[in-house]
Amino acid sequence: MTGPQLRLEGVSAGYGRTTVLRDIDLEIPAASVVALLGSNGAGKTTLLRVASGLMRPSVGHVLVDDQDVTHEAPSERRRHGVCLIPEGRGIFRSLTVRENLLLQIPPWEKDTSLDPALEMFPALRTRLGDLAGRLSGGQQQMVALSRAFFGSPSLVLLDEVSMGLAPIVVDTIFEALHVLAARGTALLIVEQYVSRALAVADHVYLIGHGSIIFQGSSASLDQAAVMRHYLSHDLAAGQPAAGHPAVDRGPT
Ligand SMILES: Nc1ncnc2c1ncn2[C@@H]1O[C@H](COP(=O)(O)OP(=O)(O)OP(=O)(O)O)[C@@H](O)[C@H]1O
Repeated sequence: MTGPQLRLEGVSAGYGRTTVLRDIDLEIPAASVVALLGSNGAGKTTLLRVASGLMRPSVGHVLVDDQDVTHEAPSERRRHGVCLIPEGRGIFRSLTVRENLLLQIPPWEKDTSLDPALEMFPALRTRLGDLAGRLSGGQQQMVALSRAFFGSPSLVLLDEVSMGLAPIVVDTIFEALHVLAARGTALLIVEQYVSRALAVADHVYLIGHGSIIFQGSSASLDQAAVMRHYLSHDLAAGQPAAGHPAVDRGPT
């Protein structure tokens, strides 16, 4: 049996003297979709930074496909199949769409065809010569997401990829996530649209004040209870709010 695609073991991390993540244990089984939910400032982006190699944990280990990659840079983790789609799109606005897409193809990839991205996002075909900064927000996000369609990553980390987009564009973005999931790509999704995230996810982790406070299968999760947790101080305190037995208690 294949081991988890990603495992965080006892991870703590922060900025300077400020600890943001505390003793995080998280696992993404191969070919599964995991949603990481939590209120603003809970530590979701920081967790994705640690998983992608942009930040080193102060304590704990990061394993990708059972290999310890804690001290590996993002480019080395990409070789292990880890692909980060960062918050804020991370594209080069002053380069053309074609140049952006070419830069997303990993250096070891022999095939430099743009087709894997253009088949998913045909709207980009007529914009290849345009500066990325001139695209609509939705098309810029398509350029950003294209990275996940080059080099066959085994794990894609997605930070708020639907942020600020019109609902029809959000549909296209989620369609792309469904395509990746159907191919067996493991996904870790940080997403403001809780119901959309739960619709694609197999498993959910809730993070509050830098700690995992609940985890469970998305099928067993009561969305209303999740929203109550978002809004409730119980989330911060790590105490389950009354009357939501459908939310599983985490293992910690
Ligand atoms: N570069 C940084 N330097 C210092 N503190 C930071 C930095 N980035 C984030 N923080 C702090 O770390 C904490 C967690 O931030 P993080 O961005 O990981 O949370 P988040 O759950 O992704 O929030 P949001 O949903 O608002 O993006 C916050 O208190 C934030 O202010």
